[in-house]
Amino acid sequence: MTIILEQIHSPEDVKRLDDKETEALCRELREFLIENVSHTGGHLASNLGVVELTVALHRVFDTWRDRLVFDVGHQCYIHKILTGRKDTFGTLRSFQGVAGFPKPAESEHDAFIAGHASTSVSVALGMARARTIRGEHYSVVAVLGDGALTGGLAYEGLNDAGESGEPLIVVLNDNGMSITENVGGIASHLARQRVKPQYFEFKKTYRRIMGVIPGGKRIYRVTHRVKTAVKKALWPCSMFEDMGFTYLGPVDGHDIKKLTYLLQWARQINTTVLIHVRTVKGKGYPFAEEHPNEFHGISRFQIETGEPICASGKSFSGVFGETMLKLAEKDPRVCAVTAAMQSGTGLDEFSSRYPKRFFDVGIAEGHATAMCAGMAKQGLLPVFAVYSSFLQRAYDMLLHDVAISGLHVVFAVDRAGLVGEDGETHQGAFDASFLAQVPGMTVLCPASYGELSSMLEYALFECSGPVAVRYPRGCEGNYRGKWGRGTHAVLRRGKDITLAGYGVMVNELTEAAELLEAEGISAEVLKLDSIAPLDYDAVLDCALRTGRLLVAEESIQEGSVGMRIGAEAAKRGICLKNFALKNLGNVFIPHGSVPELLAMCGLNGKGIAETAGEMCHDR
Ligand SMILES: Cc1ncc(C[n+]2csc(CCOP(=O)(O)OP(=O)(O)O)c2C)c(N)n1
Ligand SMILES: CC(=O)[C@@H](O)[C@H](O)COP(=O)(O)O
Ligand SMILES: [Mg+2]
Repeated sequence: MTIILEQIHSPEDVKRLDDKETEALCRELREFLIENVSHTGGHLASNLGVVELTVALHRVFDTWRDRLVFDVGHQCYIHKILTGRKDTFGTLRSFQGVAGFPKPAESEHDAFIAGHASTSVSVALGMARARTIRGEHYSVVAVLGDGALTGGLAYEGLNDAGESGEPLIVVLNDNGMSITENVGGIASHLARQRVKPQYFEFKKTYRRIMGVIPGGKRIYRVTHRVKTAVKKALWPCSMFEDMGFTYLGPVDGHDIKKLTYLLQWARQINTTVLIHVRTVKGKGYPFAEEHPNEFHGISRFQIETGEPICASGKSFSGVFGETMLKLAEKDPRVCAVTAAMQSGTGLDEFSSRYPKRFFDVGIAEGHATAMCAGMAKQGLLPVFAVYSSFLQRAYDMLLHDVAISGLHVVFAVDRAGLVGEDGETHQGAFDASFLAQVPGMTVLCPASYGELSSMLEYALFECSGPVAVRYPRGCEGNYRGKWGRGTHAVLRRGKDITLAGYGVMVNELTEAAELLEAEGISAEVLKLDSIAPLDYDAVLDCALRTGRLLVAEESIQEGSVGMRIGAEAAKRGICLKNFALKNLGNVFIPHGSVPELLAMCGLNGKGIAETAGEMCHDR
């Protein structure tokens, strides 16, 4: 029964509720969330944890005007439900449905796009500065998790914000969890933050008095420093205070009254405030509370049992994890590194079997890459397992710390190509371009599980310098071949056109070739195993044999393999009868299932066959 929620059409309706009704709303929101996400899949545990926090934020702030900046953004579901997207929430993460992350194009209440961690404080500070310079009046609030606080970028923002004097509120949602348990010294620091109750009471009274007496707010600002000094002497201090923030907390993030009170106060005092909120990830759904990792990002599940509706089978990530176990057994120098993505990258078993050779460094891809450089320099064999889109964070370290020195670091680039429902921020659309540009880099593209295993072994033991082995989210397709150790393989002979691609795209190419055959067109399928270095001789030989070349790839167009082949052909003065690039274009690809997105881009078997058919009309 969602009696109160049914009456909520905008945040104004939330503001009208008294404390009791608001608590009831929170219960109903949890019910609504669990019901919906059980059908759509999504980031359940994080959202269950921020129900009261989000409701309190909407009690205090007006998000059409005030700017509420979510970090990562995976915890924005309650915000979406309260800001006019309740009735379409059943389309969450589906093609053309409600996005799983904040999206200003979707609603004026979404202040900023997010998807990658640790950006919120910087973005919020930028907004606060814009507001001040333009003489405008609104609040700016950043909501970031303790996991996001392991990312270096968060500190760059905090360091600047703390000293800035800009009125800005940072809400730190501390649940002790990243996707898996949070790591590092900061997590320990947060756990130690226990303000003595007497101090909390003293602070409350002090604030109340200052709010009542004439000129109290001004006096508050003047005496704040004295009070802080006294407090420092008497009570343990958080690093945030040292950085210049007014620190409030820790406060129970499920106590809606206390939260509302603190947020109201933080809004009034017009300074740089950090509110430390403690929450329980998965709150209110026992399965999620017990297994926050499994319910962080979940596919469709049964509410009564918490079991996924479709059991997840074998995947490229799983095969990567299994192969790593074998390789680590073979050579004690092999180490696995993750930036807070232990489970997603398939390293759970490795972490328990080889705890001394497993490193979860937090959401710190730049650090992970530079650390791998150090490990490699001193004789280890580090493998950094990282999602393609998160590796974007570490590009400079890849160039500066790994590549210039030619260090042998292996990048297991998971989620390469389209990932689907997470949308623009998560599509692995860029790595094929940006990795190939790195001097001395080898980039291998397995198209099957078997190829992933052998390419990984080859990358570790037979390559030198930086090597990336890139593979997609999910499972292999019909192609189950083994890697012949070459740079390429012709999967199917043909005489009218060459269809070239790499990774699981070869499945679409093969399907296209079959469709073309039915039309009387003979298509050759060329699988590229290495896209850096790229065997131009082999590709152009094939293309010259058929006279026509179509290159299909789940990659941004600029810097794509197709463009590189085109440039090489031009350089060599090779003129083909017809040449086409099929890729993601130079745009950001939204959320939706991978098959839907492939179809949208003309990159499925049917789309490729259509283009190829047109190319062959003159034959
Ligand atoms: C740069 C980057 N690396 C990795 C991720 C994957 N990721 C998404 S959420 C998350 C954990 C975030 O933890 P926290 O901020 O504490 O939020 P919680 O889920 O606990 O609410 C991670 C590692 C990401 N979004 N961005
Ligand atoms: C926001 C977030 O949590 C991301 O890490 C993403 O949702 C990962 O999804 P998969 O691991 O299912 O690809
Ligand atoms: Mg957390």
